[in-house]
Amino acid sequence: MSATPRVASLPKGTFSDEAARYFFRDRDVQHVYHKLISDVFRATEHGDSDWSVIPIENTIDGSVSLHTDWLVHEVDLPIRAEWVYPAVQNLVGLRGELSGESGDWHPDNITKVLSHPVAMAQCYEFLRATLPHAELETLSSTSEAIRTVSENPGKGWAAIGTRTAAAEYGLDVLQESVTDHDNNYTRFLLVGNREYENPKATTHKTSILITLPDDYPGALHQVLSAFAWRRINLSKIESRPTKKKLGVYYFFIDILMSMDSVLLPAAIAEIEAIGCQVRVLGSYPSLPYVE
Ligand SMILES: O=C(O)C(=O)C[C@]1(C(=O)O)C=C[C@@H](O)C=C1
Repeated sequence: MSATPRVASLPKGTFSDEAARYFFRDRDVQHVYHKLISDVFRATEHGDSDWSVIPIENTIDGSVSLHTDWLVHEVDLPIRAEWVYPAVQNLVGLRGELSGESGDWHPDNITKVLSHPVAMAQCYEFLRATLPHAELETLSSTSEAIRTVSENPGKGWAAIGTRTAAAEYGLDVLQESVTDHDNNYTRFLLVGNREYENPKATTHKTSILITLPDDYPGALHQVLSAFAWRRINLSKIESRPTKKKLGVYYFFIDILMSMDSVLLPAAIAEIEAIGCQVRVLGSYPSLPYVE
């Protein structure tokens, strides 16, 4: 009998944990938690887990560059699936401690707000308008922030994070949905050496990394035209430093097509023929959001 597959993510009650549960809904997997995202990556790189769940992009804060760089420079793990999740951030704390006589929490009673830096960035307007006097502290995840608040009663601390973590650590949701924009979506990747299939997927994507040849005028233009004349749709193109030399970049490109199609391998062959290096980071299903 084969062992239960393992999936690594940030701790219980984080958005990453919620995404991991979505990827493996109705499936028998063991969820393994790590405090740091670097350990989430390493768990699968070292073979202790079969997959890792990584937040890669957010509608408000943009790409999580650190995580993109890890995928490219630190580990060699194929992308197996993606899921875009409407993350709802909540202000969480002990209502009793933060309330006045009316029984409602009062902003003046909150001295400090803790959260993950990306979650904090999604709520800056709310924090500036409602809690301008509160100190802000960033931690390794939203659930770590909620746990820290639960372990420090009486100090006027609150956190930003999930409803699940608030329940897990016995805190109250003081205010629901404190994100500055309604369309706060986070894109999560499932990466790992083990195959993953999901019949619910509606679209397939391929992510590639392109390094342009030195001193080749118009190289990026030629790369883009290899996709354009085949009418291949791109959903993202981003340049990141190669970390080797100042001013030298690679291009991270997401394509709305599977590598199984005839067109995409032909476009990649054409791009390689002009001297570009192409690394396929994964060809994978994109899962729809279903409650
Ligand atoms: O701390 C968490 O809950 C995470 O899963 C991390 C993370 C991120 O790194 O982007 C994921 C999504 C949220 O929007 C904020 C934080």
